[in-house]
Amino acid sequence: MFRVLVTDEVDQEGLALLAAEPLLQVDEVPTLPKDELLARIGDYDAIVGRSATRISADLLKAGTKLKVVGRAGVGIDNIALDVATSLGIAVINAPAGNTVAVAELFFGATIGLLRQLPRADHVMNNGGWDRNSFLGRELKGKTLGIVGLGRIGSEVAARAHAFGMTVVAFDPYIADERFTALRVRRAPSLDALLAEANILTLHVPLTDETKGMIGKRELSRLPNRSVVVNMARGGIVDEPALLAALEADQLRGAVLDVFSAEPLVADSPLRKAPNLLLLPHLGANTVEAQRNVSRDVCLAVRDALIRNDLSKSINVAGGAGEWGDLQPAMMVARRAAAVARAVLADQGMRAVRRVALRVSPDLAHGTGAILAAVAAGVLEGVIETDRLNLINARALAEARGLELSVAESSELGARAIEVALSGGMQQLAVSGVAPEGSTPRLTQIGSFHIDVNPKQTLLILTNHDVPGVIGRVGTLLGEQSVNIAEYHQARLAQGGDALAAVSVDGEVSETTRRALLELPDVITASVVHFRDE
Ligand SMILES: NC(=O)C1=CN([C@@H]2O[C@H](COP(=O)(O)OP(=O)(O)OC[C@H]3O[C@@H](n4cnc5c(N)ncnc54)[C@H](O)[C@@H]3O)[C@@H](O)[C@H]2O)C=CC1
Ligand SMILES: O=C(O)C(=O)COP(=O)(O)O
Repeated sequence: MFRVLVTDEVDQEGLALLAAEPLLQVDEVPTLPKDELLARIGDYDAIVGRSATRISADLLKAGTKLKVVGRAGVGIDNIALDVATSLGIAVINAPAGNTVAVAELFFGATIGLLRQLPRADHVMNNGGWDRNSFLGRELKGKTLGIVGLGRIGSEVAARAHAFGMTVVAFDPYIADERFTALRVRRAPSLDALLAEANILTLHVPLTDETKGMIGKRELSRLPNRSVVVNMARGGIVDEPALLAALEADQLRGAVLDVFSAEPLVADSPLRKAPNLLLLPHLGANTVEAQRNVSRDVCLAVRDALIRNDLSKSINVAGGAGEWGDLQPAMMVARRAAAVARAVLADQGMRAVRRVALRVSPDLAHGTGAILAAVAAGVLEGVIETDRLNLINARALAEARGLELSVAESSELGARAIEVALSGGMQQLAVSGVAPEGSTPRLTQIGSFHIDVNPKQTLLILTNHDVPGVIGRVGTLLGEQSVNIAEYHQARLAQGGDALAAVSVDGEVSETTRRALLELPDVITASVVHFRDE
């Protein structure tokens, strides 16, 4: 049974999907004060919320059972993502469901500002009838400058064409082809965009790069009497600088839907600023958007908890495609890494420095997830953490100074992986395959070709290629009540060294391993217990 805490008014449709699962118990609470949340979080396996709840480092650390943080929306700037990753907690958002809601609000609010609709309504509510004070401006023929041509920026651009606007955008992370497809002119720099934007709108996440991106200097570069719209995040537009530009009548007006501190304090000077349309973070507040994001995040949280499907987790990088399809490759990669680490350790090389993963092109879509599995395989049984998982494995490995790399290689056969571990002068590569519809296998350890299904426990022996070794090993394991599932013997040349990969049921004790080493002609014996069974 997993317990899920839901806060911040998440739409009921998604919550009903969680509640319908017998394995999930859902508790819904209003947005809680920090102390109260801290006191309760320890009981929960997952928390689902929106922007109002700060998922701080303290909260994540207090959530000793936490496995998943769900965000019913896009922005994750309220979540301490690095801390979640290092603790192995999946962070899942709902990136696409509220795009249209924000794009539509942009036009609603901008036209509202340009035609002074809130003020006209206010006059009407007070019994007045004033047509002369409300001479507005049109969108047609104006230049719209979009910062951030992602999901929302693109939807804004598409609609802006219908209004007859010239659309220019600045987004250094988007390819030229996308600009062309959207019929948007690319601004080479933010300054170039600012120089011509009659209406400037921001659709970027809050990051170190975007914080304070529009300040006094940038506002002064806009054409005189432009409009600034921030529906992205508070702090991207510097609030005191915006206030000063409005008061100086340098800007025609501005729309703010987001603030550096939310809720906006009652006595904020922004509330009295001229020509400023203020909204209480309404971008995603439509019935449709809330239903979409709630469904999306709840399904992903459910699958993460119940099926260990982490494909929607922001902090499992690169797991695109079907998670189920990648699972066998991840399993074989993790076990190949565990085998390589154990064999190298028994050869006296414990300090692995480099981990190089190669995958066949048909697995290239899953390199991030497969690399995470490899990192987990290298670390399991070596580091003391009951929270080692696919989310934190890469970060934990890198924190120990391991260099991880991944490459696609067409030299490998279908659905094949190779994990090479090295340190000092030693290196060992272990390969495997995860064929569609049949059992994943390990196919090579160093130069030895094998063919074994790595299940429960794998025993890897090296021995002199002389008669009788297999019999002696079999007898010894039988005496110790260890049942052999598969025994694969490989050799490079007759009479040289040989390697045996023995898949056994249950555990092989250290006493048994030592007894194997005592047998004539056995050179090394490594035991790998797969911990992800
Ligand atoms: N007011 C509201 O209720 C809502 C606000 N948002 C905000 O809108 C933001 C954007 O949402 P989406 O379009 O869905 O995200 P997205 O990830 O699809 O698009 C963001 C774009 O910003 C670009 N970008 C990042 N750093 C940049 C920089 N320094 N300069 C120029 N471009 C940069 C990226 O390349 C990307 O194309 C979210 O991060 C969130 O903060 C989102 C939904 C609702
Ligand atoms: O999705 C986003 O990033 C938003 O800003 C929407 O926030 P909300 O869920 O309405 O608190």
